[in-house]
Amino acid sequence: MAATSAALRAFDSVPSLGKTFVFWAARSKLCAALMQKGSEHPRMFRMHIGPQTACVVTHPELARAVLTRPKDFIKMEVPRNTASALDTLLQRSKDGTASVLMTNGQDWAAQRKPVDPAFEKQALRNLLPKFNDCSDRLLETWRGADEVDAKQDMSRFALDVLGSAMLGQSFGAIDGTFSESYEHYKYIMLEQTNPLYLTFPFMERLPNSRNRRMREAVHHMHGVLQGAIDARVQLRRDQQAAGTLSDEPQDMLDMLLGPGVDVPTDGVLPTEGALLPMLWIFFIAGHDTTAISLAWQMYYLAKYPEVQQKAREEVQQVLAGRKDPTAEDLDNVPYLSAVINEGLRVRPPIYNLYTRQAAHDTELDGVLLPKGTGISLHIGAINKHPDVWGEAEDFNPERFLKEKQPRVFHNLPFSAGPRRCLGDKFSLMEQKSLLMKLLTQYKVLPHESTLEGDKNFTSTMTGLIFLQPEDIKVRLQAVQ
Ligand code: HEM
Repeated sequence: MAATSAALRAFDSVPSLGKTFVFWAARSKLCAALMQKGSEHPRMFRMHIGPQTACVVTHPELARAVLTRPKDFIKMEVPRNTASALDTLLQRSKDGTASVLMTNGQDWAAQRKPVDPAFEKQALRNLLPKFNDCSDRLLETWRGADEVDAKQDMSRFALDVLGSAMLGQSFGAIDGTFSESYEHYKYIMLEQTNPLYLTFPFMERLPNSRNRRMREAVHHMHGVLQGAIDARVQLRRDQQAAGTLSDEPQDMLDMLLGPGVDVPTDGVLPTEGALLPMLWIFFIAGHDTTAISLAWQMYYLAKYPEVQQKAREEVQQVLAGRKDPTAEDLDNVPYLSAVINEGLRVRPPIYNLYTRQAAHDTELDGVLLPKGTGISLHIGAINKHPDVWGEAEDFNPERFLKEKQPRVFHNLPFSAGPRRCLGDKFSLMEQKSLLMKLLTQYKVLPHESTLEGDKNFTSTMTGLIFLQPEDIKVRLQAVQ
C-alpha cells in the first residue's frame, strides 16, 4: 500500500476521545466508559494512553484488515526493562528466549509451532481428568452453601486448573489452603498492571517495598516453574532408564517435553529455555480470561432460568447419570456450547485488545496511520456491531445454533488469524466440563446484590483490558 497516497485522510481526522480521556476515565469507571465509547463510534476512534496514541477499531471488517495484514500490523514489541523484576519471567528466560506473546515473525513462529499440537483437541483429552477433579473440588466447597461469590470462586478454580493441568501441582486455591505460591502469584498479577509503573518504568528501579516484594514474588514463581521443569525432566530420565516412562502424557509439561528424554527435537518441541516463559504465559493468558468468562456464565445462567433449564436437560440426557463428562460428551452438548459462545460474545473477557502497532506508515479505512501508531481491537464493540448482529445486546444462545453462523471476524473473543488465542480449546473444554457437572448438581439463582450484574463493570485499571464484573454473587439450590 502506498502509504503516502494523497487520497488518504490524515489520522487526525479520526474522532478522538481527547487526551485526558483514559486518565479521567481511570479515576471513574474506565471499563464502562470505554464500552460506551465503543458503541458510539461505528468504525474507529483515537485514544491516548500515556505517551502513545492508539487507533481503536470497532468495525469487524477493519478488525479483519488488522488481523490478516501481519506485515502492516505487528504485535507491539515490549522493550526489555532490565529494572523490572517481571521481565525475566514474562518475556525472556535465562537463554534470552522471548515468550510467544511478545514476539513477531520468525521468532514468534519458532515459539508457537512447537506448542500448537499440545493445544489441539485430541491432545487436550489427556487433561480432562484434571479438569473434572478441579470441578469436583470446587462443587464440593459449595455443598450446603446458600450463596457463592462466583467471581472469586471462578478465579480460584481457574488457577488450580492451570496448576494441575500445566504442572501437575495445585495452588490450593479452591480448597482455601492457599500455598505460598498463591500469594506470590496474586501479587504479581495485581502489580503487573499497576498504572504508575507501566507509565513510568524507571520506577521499577526505586528501592521501595513494592519493588522488593515484586522481586521476591517473581523469584519465587521462577523457582516454582523451573523447579517443576527440572523435577519432571529428572523423573522422566529415571523412568526412561527403568523402562516405565508412559506414552500417555499426564499434563501439559509432559506434552511439551515430548515422548522421551534427551531425544533431539529439531524444532518439534519447545527448547528447554523456552519452557519457562511459555508456562508463565499460559498462566497469565489463561487464568483471568477463563475465570472472567465463567463468572459471566454464572451470571447469565442465573438471569435466564429457561436457558439454564434447557442446558441442564441437555446435559442430563448426555451424561445419563454418569458423574464425569468424557471428551465425546463435550462434543455432544450444542446448546451448552451456544450458551458459552453467547456469553463470550456479549461479555468477551478481553474486550480491548491493545497489542498491535503499525509496522510502518500504513492505511486503514482510508486513513494514513503513522508508523508506531498503537492499534486496539475493541472486541466488546465488534462482537455487537449492528451491521452484523440483530438485537446485539440481547443474550440469545439460539443465534449460535442457526445454520448461518457469524463469520470469523464478526465475533472475536479469542481474536482470529494467525495469532488467534492458543488456549481457546483448552478454555472451552475447562468451562464446558465444569458447567456440565454444575448443572447436574445445582440450580443457579440470581442474587439480589448483583441483579444488574451485566452493567456492573470493574472500576479498577484492569478495565483497560478486561471486561470483568466488579462483583458477581449467585444463590444456589441443590438439584433434586
Ligand atoms: C476465555 C478464555 C480466553 C480468552 C477470552 C482468550 C483470549 C485471547 C486473546 C483475545 C488473545 C490475543 C490474540 C491476538 O493478539 O490476536 C489471546 C492470545 C493468547 N492466549 Fe488466550 N484466551 C483465553 C484463554 C487462554 C488459555 C486457557 C490459554 C493457555 C492455557 C491461553 C493462551 C494464549 C496465548 C499463549 C496467546 C498468545 C498467542 C500468540 O500470540 O500466538 N489463552 N487469548
